[in-house]
Amino acid sequence: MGNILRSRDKPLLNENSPLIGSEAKSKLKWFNLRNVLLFITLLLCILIILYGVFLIIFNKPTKTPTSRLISVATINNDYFDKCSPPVTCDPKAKYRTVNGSCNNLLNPNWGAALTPFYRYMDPVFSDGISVFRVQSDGSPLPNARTLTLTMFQDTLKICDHQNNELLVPWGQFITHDVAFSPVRSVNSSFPAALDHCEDKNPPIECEAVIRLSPDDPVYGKKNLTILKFMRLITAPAYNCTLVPATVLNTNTHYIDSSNVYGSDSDVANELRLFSGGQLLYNTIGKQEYCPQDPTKVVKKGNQTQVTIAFLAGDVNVNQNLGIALFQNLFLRFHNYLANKLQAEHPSWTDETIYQETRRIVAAVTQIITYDSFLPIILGEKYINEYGLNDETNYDPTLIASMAQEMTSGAFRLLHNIIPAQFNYMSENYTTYEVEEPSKSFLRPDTLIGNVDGFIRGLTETPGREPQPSYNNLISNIVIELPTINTTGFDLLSYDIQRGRDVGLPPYTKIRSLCGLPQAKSFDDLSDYIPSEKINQLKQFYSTVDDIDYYVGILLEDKVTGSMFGPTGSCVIADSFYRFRNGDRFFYDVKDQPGSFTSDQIQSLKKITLSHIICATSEIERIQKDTFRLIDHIRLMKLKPKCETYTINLSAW
Ligand code: HEM
Ligand SMILES: [Ca+2]
Repeated sequence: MGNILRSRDKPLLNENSPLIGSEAKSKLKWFNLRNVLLFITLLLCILIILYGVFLIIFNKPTKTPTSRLISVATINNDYFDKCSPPVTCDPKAKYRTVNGSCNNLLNPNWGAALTPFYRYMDPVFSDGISVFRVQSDGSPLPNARTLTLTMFQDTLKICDHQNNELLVPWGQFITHDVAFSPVRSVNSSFPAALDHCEDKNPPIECEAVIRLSPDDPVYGKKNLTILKFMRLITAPAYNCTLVPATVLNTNTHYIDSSNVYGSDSDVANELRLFSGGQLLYNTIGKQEYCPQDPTKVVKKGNQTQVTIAFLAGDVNVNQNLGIALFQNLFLRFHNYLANKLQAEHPSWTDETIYQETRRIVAAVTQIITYDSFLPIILGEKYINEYGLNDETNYDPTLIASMAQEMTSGAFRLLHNIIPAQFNYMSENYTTYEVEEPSKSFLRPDTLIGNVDGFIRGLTETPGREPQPSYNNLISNIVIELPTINTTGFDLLSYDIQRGRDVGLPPYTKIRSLCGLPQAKSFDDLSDYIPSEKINQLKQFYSTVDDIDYYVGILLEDKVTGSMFGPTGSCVIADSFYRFRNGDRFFYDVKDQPGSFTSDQIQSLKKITLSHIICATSEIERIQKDTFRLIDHIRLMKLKPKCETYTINLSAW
């Protein structure tokens, strides 16, 4: 009763009233505070409910990434406004076009082959058109080879104890799906002879060669004065005048297995058998391989001399043994699936089987990349922050194109895990042959008859720990073959020089874009770059804003769980965000003419790289986590038999 009276009386009192003692005053204060708190809580609840209703109605994603990149570029639109060919799309089409057009129905050329790379930032050229950037004090950028030799020496030689060598060919396989930027070959094909660049008045194509010092530890002994670096082909080669210099991607930008099928119709047709939905293949010793390039079959008298040179959807198929292996495995995988579909659907035409298989192959490639590969290279933080393993939320305003900062910068960081040797292993896991990648560059001959041995070698050998250096061979030799007249080159120097060729903005600009504090002095880089490296940078660059993007990201300490520092990770994560959410044909996009049924998606999600390896080779066992290093001696039980990896297409 008393309580009721008091509470009724309370509004008449205020805390200054002399009638109220100090205890009562503090009670009153508490009461007012409680009311305010109650009111705020109520308001918050209402806001949360309203937000929930808003999310349900507008189906917005619940995760908002914090460091998503934003493009500030303008030149890519120039291409689409001025040069892109007119296309008519069939919005009901179930399958992707060969060249990637008509994926985005509002902007049909987005992501198509022969369109420019996306830009997070405007390119930087000293003349605003194409001449290499210079430093703030007007001096040229430091020599790329000198940087390699001084700052990026292979000293650590540490093995990655968690992952095997398979990450390298898979990374390169994905790269060759989403990008190819050909160089301007002047006198011959790659590796071009640019010897005339050593003449007194060298022509324009020599502008970007990398000068060598006479005391270069490798090339000095060979009396070489230049590395034959060539600039990339730009838009005018395709009758499109664009300023500043703009590079076109000759492959489709989407993860659509264009490296298997081709990025233009002529190539795609050349690669088809036009029977049973199969791809053309070459049988050698009862095994299927990619078709042989006929120009590499030479007749000498009665004898036919064959240099193995495969044909595939991407022209770099023969570059090294790892990529050649994956191109062959995927050719076999296509034909394996096509056979299975034909057996289950005898009435299906060649075209239906081909297209349906092509659709499955692309979907499985995406699944392996997002479910198995990206978590290893990017780690949980970036996967979660960019929602890379969330369901796809197709956004037609998002351009899925490969970014210039990614292809000529961040994604090359994985060149630092290229191994110095490839091992071939027999059934009992003993190494029967060792191959240096540089000795088989452009010559995948030893793959023939050795596919199983090579797979065992790749799965059983520890990878190289990511670090600020490349293995000694890849940063000095890369290619060493007596049959090809070459003196080798340094991939790391090329990667630095390529960034300049395409006018990548300097490191600090992209670092800020990735959400790191603005670096006003060299010492501000100490959050991610070790002090001894900062001291070296001070000797090479006139200001902190002159540092090359590639030099900066290769030096950055790794973010926990990621193989890269923050300024590399964020460009890679954002690129894979756009490859997924900007692709109308991505495997789990719903309500599109090309969407899979949920039963089909369930079957697809079960297919791992181990399933593909088992379906396409004769190996006996393999681990479920294909990229993880599982030692056969202690952990054989973690390598189930291939019979257990079944592929079920009953949902088709
Ligand atoms: C044995 C393995 C590899 C070799 C020998 C190799 C070699 C090369 C070479 C010679 C280039 C052209 C360099 C230039 O002139 O600019 C290149 C480009 C490139 N590489 Fe690698 N690479 C390998 C593996 C990888 C891996 C594992 C990745 C990433 C996961 C990768 C990503 C890239 C990218 C993004 C480009 C630029 C593509 C373009 O725009 O055309 N590479 N690589
Ligand atoms: Ca592609």
